[in-house]
Amino acid sequence: MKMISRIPLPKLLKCILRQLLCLFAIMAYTYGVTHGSVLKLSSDILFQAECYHYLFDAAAIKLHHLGLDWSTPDHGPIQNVKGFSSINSVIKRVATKVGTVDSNFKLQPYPRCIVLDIEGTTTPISFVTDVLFPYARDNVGRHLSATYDSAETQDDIKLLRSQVEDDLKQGVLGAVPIPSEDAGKEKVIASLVANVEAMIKADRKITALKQLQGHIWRTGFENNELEGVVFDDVPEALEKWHALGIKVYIYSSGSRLAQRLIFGNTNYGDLRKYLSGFFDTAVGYKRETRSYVEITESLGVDKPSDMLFVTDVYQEATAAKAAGLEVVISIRPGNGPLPENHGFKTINSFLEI
Ligand SMILES: CSCCC(=O)C(=O)COP(=O)(O)O
Repeated sequence: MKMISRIPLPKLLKCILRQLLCLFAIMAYTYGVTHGSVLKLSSDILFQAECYHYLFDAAAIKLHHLGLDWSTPDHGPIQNVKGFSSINSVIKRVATKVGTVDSNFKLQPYPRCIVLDIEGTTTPISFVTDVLFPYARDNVGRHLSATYDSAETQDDIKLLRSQVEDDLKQGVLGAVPIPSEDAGKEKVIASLVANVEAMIKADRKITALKQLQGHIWRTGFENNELEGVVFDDVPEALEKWHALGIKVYIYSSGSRLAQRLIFGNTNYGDLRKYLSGFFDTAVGYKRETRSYVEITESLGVDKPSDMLFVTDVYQEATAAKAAGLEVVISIRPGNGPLPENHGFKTINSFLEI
């Protein structure tokens, strides 16, 4: 309202008229009105309008609620859409052209796709450190004993052994030797528990730990002992982006299994329908530029700058920026401090994107 009150009346009326025309154009496309003049009029309006985003968002979300979802149902690569080969392609082109209006009333286009970090971005850090990590720490021994002979747990143990061997060579604090199988299951488990506890305490983002944690948390979610937590603005933003045809991906140090468990069982229900994919440390560590190159190549984006990465961690932001991604830093209650003059745009809510 504050922003609207600063806009001169003629400009505001012109803007509202454009928004109404835009809404008409979207409805015309969605309901399949293909008459040439309507098509021409609609596309002209759609490509010239500068301030229609509020109605556009509302219309897209409304249509989505009505089951008229015009966003792409496929998971194909994110590309620059050229030409008017179909109504859907026109709409997709329009969707990726519109954006939000910033405080100077300038149009900021929406990104073509968005990659989200979890801890400190979609989800409070306290949920990870005060709920998930203690659950893993308290249940690691029980989990290993109960599942010791399964192929999954044997694979987890193999990864942990290899990680601990490296840690011992490098003198990592808390690493203790894991005896061979001959020493017996109990001794092996006791040393694994000691290593895992030290890894959790140090908040290490290593695949060996994250894979095991995902398997332990799965039991917690299955038994309703755990429920995923997201900030209040997250479901609304995900729904909006989905309705606009913007694909959203998760990139977290937590395993893909853990990511699916959290977003499949949140305080707002199952949010996975808004997510097009999950990336974990299998593509590389989050502070390494190569990981973001890997993600853009996996998704087949034309330009890395078509992708927006949202994180709370400065080192992740700089790594993604070096790969050419657009980056914003998420400021959430409980997040750590950022370096002064970090130079990144910051947001307090996804609704600012
Ligand atoms: C899959 S969520 C579990 C959180 C987790 O284990 C973690 O280390 C958080 O890492 P992020 O990269 O999301 O900050």
